[in-house]
Amino acid sequence: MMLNNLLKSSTNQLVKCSRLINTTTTTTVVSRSYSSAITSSFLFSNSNNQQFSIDNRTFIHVNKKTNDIKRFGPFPDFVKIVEVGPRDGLQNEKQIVSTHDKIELINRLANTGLSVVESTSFVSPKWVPQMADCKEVMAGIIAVPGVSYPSLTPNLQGFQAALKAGAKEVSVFAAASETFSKRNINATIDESLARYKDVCQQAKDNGIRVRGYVSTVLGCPYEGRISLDKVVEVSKRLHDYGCYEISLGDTIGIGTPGATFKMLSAVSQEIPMSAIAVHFHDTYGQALANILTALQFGVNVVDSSVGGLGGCPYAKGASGNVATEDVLYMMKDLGIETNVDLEKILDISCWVSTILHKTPSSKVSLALSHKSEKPVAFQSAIAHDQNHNPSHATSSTTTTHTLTSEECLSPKSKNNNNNNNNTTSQSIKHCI
Ligand SMILES: CC(C)(COP(=O)([O-])OP(=O)([O-])OC[C@H]1O[C@@H](n2cnc3c(N)ncnc32)[C@H](O)[C@@H]1OP(=O)([O-])[O-])[C@@H](O)C(=O)NCCC(=O)NCCSC(=O)C[C@@](C)(O)CC(=O)[O-]
Repeated sequence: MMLNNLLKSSTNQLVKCSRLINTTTTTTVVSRSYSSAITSSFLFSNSNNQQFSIDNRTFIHVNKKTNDIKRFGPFPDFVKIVEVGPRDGLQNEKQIVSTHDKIELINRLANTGLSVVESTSFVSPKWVPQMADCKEVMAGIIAVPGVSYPSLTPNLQGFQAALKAGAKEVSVFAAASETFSKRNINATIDESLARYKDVCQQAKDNGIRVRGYVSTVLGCPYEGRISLDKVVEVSKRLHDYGCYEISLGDTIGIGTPGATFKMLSAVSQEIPMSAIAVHFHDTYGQALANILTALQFGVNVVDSSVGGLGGCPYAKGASGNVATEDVLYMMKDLGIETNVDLEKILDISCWVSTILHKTPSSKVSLALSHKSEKPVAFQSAIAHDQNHNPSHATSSTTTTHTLTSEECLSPKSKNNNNNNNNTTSQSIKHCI
């Protein structure tokens, strides 16, 4: 595309763009900072090419010889991160995590700038034993103003229980695959939608917000490819029932950017972009690429899980959700504001990995832990624990050896004790 043609376009971005072309004559080096503020623009040029970004929404490259232009973006200014670690992240853990640690995880996440921390599920404990303490978890949350703590409700029974537990927001979860729907919630798609219609009605009557999930939008562990028509139909019905947001789930992490683009093209015909969220698992390592595609498509709500925890008990082979820290790292570089503190998320990722005796699947966590000389995450976990449980202070201060975060993250440092009753300090003791 020629520059002149592009500049004839009437978008604001290109008006700004032409101003920059006129004023940029010398080399200016790109400056990418990791501050949380959005910089208004940054420029880069060299003797052959001129590259510039007019703001943090669109990157543009102009080849001065040919006038060819390459665009990257636009990206949203702000993306809402929906943290699903305490629910989607933990639901697949075989070893029961203590209620104390679940509450600790939620409360820590709610103090990172996140506005949504999905906290638990009011589902049958026979189906998902890890979520059996949903009422206790809800009761233990220290609510941070401005933070929403939705929980999953598969039917009216779950909704009523969530309401009683003080929920202000719930999520219903349908699927685009019949087989997955039967395996996950023991209902056909139509049966589940009928239940969700009732849940949405009761939620409306009680002033409760409802978020809707559609699982298997890019593939099913039992049926393989899923018709986009079905994805659109289920999404639209949930939206029509009153779900304020529809989270499109690549439950088994099989999707690619091409498939993501096609799926969003179809769904956005029927649902406003502002009501679409994406939910990627990272089984095939495509999650970040898929998110990048979704952002360019106009999506500005992304689900993720601290440490990349996660998986669905009824989607065999599916790996964890995309890691919150990996998403934040990418967004910061694109100048996208999230309001979420990456450092705090990294600390929590490290802490929860210790609790679960796991190495985080987050590439960013791993990369930064290898660089770190001091186990910052673990020290802050200790400080937090001492503040909240003074009785733990003595044991924490009688430290004879401090492991690095690398050592803490290494499988060798696993604590093999059954820690059903563990507390934060017990979980980190083997690291100090
Ligand atoms: C939906 C049911 C309950 C149907 O299960 P069912 O067996 O058909 O239920 P039922 O209505 O026949 O009742 C059987 C028993 O369950 C109880 N029951 C009934 N409802 C509830 C409830 N709400 N809470 C607690 N207990 C409940 C009910 O009281 C009864 O108890 P009993 O008399 O035998 O003692 C079950 O299939 C279930 O709980 N499924 C949940 C599965 C689940 O949580 N899967 C993971 C979440 S979905 C997901 O991961 C995808 C997502 C959202 O992350 C996005 C993505 O990645 O794609």
